[in-house]
Amino acid sequence: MSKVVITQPLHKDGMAVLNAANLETAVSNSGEPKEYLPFVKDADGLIIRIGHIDRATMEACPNLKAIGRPGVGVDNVDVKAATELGIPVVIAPGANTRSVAECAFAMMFAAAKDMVRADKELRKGNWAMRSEYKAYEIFGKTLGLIGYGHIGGILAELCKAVGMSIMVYDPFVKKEAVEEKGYTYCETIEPILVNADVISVHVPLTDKTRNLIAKDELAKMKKTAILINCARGGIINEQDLYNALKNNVIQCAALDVFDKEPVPADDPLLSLDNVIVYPHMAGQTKEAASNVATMAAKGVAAIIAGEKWPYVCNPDVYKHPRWANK
Ligand SMILES: NC(=O)c1ccc[n+]([C@@H]2O[C@H](COP(=O)([O-])OP(=O)(O)OC[C@H]3O[C@@H](n4cnc5c(N)ncnc54)[C@H](O)[C@@H]3O)[C@@H](O)[C@H]2O)c1
Ligand SMILES: O=C(O)[C@H](O)[C@H](O)COP(=O)(O)O
Repeated sequence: MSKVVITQPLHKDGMAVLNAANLETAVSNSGEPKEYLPFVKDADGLIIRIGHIDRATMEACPNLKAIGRPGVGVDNVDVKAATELGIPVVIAPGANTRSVAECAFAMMFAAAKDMVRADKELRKGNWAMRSEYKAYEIFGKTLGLIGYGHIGGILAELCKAVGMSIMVYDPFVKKEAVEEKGYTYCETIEPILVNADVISVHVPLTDKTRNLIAKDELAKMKKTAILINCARGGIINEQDLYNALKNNVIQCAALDVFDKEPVPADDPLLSLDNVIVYPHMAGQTKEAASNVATMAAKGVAAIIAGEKWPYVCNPDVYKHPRWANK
């Protein structure tokens, strides 16, 4: 019987797929290689949530045929090593798109209405502060999207529907595709930094996007800007963001993701009242949790059965000799 290890409990719909495929399952309850290695060293598949997998761990698992990500980001997987070893990395494109876009949309409104701060103050009995908050209308404002893929595309539609103008920076999409929607295509990030009222980041974390927004970029933003990150910690430099928020260089940030997760309780960002924080749960709706788990489980099961599953982030893997006769 083939075996699949899951680093943290997976939604029951994903488990049902693995069970229906007659796969033995085990949950390691840790995403740290040294802790999950005893579970995975004889396994055929690994479904990794929080945590990471490196080359050494893959090499220590001679039967490993598939790595599954119940999600989109693969910054926690050594994809190059997996490809060189002939291991497809299954992803779930589109499966949590709507949920993440809605989360960024909700964060934008919460920030624009200063809702979290007002909620906290009111609970302390502070009614009088109602005239001091920095609430503003979203209608007529400009959204700057950094990354115009699945999530960026849906967020643009939601924001257009409430009367916003949309600016897009994504060098990998065609200008015409952006302009035909009535959005402004930006060749560089600069016009977004300077002109957008709300900036929302939807790019993967890579060597090129790490620190994409740091001190200099923050300094160019409007004093009233709202900065949203539902993508990955590390894309916005956290120390520089802390300084910018502390000194009111921008108005507010809303963060679903952090450099270190779980975020330590003494993280300086948590001491600020102009940041809205969320525990990496933009994609944790009941719909998305089911979708991503089902997609990841289907892909891992298919690959273990010898099928070339299409939803992998490393399609070149199928050129590996392991796949020669399939
Ligand atoms: N918070 C969450 O729960 C959650 C859930 C899903 C995805 N995510 C993160 O959000 C990211 C985006 O998800 P998606 O589904 O929209 O992915 P996607 O692949 O559909 O879109 C990513 C877009 O980023 C663009 N891009 C890549 N590098 C860029 C760069 N240097 N500058 C500008 N644009 C660049 C790509 O061209 C692409 O259009 C994922 O990589 C993942 O890390 C987070
Ligand atoms: O990249 C994504 O799709 C999500 O951020 C990610 O997959 C969330 O993963 P979780 O830790 O909930 O498994």
